[in-house]
Amino acid sequence: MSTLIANGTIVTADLTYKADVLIEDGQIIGIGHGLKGDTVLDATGCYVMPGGIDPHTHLEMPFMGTYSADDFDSGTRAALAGGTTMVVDFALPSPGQGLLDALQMWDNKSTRAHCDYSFHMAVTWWGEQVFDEMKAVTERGINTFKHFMAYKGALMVNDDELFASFRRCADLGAIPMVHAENGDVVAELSARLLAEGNTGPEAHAYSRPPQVEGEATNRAIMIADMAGVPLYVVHTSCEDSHEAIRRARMAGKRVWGEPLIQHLTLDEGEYFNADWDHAARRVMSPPFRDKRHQDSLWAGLSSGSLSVVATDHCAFTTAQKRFGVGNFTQIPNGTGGLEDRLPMLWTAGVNTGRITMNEFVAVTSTNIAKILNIYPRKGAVLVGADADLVVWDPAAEKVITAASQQSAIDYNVFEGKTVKGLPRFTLSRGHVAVTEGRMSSAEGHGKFVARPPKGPVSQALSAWKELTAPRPVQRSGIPASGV
Ligand SMILES: NC(=O)NCCC(=O)O
Ligand SMILES: [Zn+2]
Ligand SMILES: [Zn+2]
Repeated sequence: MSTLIANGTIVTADLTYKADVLIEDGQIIGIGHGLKGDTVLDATGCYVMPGGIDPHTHLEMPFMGTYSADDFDSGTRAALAGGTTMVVDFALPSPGQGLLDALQMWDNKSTRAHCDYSFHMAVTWWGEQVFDEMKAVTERGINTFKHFMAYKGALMVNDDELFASFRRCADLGAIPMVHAENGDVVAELSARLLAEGNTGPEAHAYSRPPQVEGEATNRAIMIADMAGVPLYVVHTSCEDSHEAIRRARMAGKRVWGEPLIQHLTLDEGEYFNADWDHAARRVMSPPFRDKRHQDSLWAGLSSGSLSVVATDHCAFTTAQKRFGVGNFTQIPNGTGGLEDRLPMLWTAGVNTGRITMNEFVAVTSTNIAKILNIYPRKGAVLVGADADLVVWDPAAEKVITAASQQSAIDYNVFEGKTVKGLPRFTLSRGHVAVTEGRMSSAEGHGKFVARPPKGPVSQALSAWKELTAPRPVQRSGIPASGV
């Protein structure tokens, strides 16, 4: 049974053109005119784009004494509803737990996925077992390892551990990722704020100023450079961190920055809302920033110094957020966004002229597929690629409400925002999962996507580092020792 997407305009990261797309057995088998299919999806007035890839989600993640509320069922439904056809979640070993053991836990959870998925592996402690198992993890198709420079006493790793793990990544052809905030400073600032009576959600923002992010980003970049490995900086929220990434890229270092849709469109004013619940629901790390930082992130997307837009979807209910009444450090950190990333970015980015449609595809899908070494199977509209596609109606509008969302939580941080630009159809490997907001996705349809190590950038950087590595000077005559 074949499916034809007819009468649309294909939009990829570098091209815009009118053509139909023919799909069979989950893959694109033809692009052109005059094609015939058993089922026809009408894309008149729409753009046919690679489905979104969200490189940063936390589904059913154990964190801060609870579990994030969206699992692989509700989370991947939310993804598809918003035009995202693949998520990359973080397998998170608890300190002392083996990587393969954690991977087994994430394998068990992800059987419910409605769309394709992959995992990053977190390095939350360091030892011989972690060193050894990183190889096995890579052989299982995971080529990215995440490090938390924050969450002191829980997930945080220190500089010696970072350096050791980054070097191991370099050997394996894997890419280290960092949550870049100076966890020691955050812990000190938090303790002082609490002692001074700053207990509300606004103190979360005070405890994590842009400097803690800028400092940690600079440090991670330099450590990666010394280890000879590329670096992916997650949730880049401010100019201080963006500036470090921009400067590194201009100096030839291989660094990617990932702003979130929340940081691009919501600002720190949210934390000063008189309603405690409103403010606490928006507590995440790093926190939302002011307009100057938002402008910097938008400029990074249009200039190319920032590479991808993610969500860091880590949703907690209001009841879970209330664990932190009286002590902001106990508010579970995280916000949702999976269903809203594409419509919000289109509305705030493409409709305003901040980014082009092609840049939209690049930062929501193609760049991510390239960095994660799954391009062009994912992130492309090409013959042979997986038919993970979104048929995007630029005229369709809605007001975002928690009442109509797929996410399991009881609010939405974008509540009340009008978005213009929505999926008419979302296809997951050829299966029509969404039609104008109506879900027809299937639990368990999603499959693990293996991502091989030694992608093009890793190969190029290791060749360069090898060529420029310290080596002894060959001398014809060596003088006798002066001793
Ligand atoms: N970002 C956040 O606040 N929660 C999720 C965990 C993380 O990415 O730091
Ligand atoms: Zn983080
Ligand atoms: Zn995260």
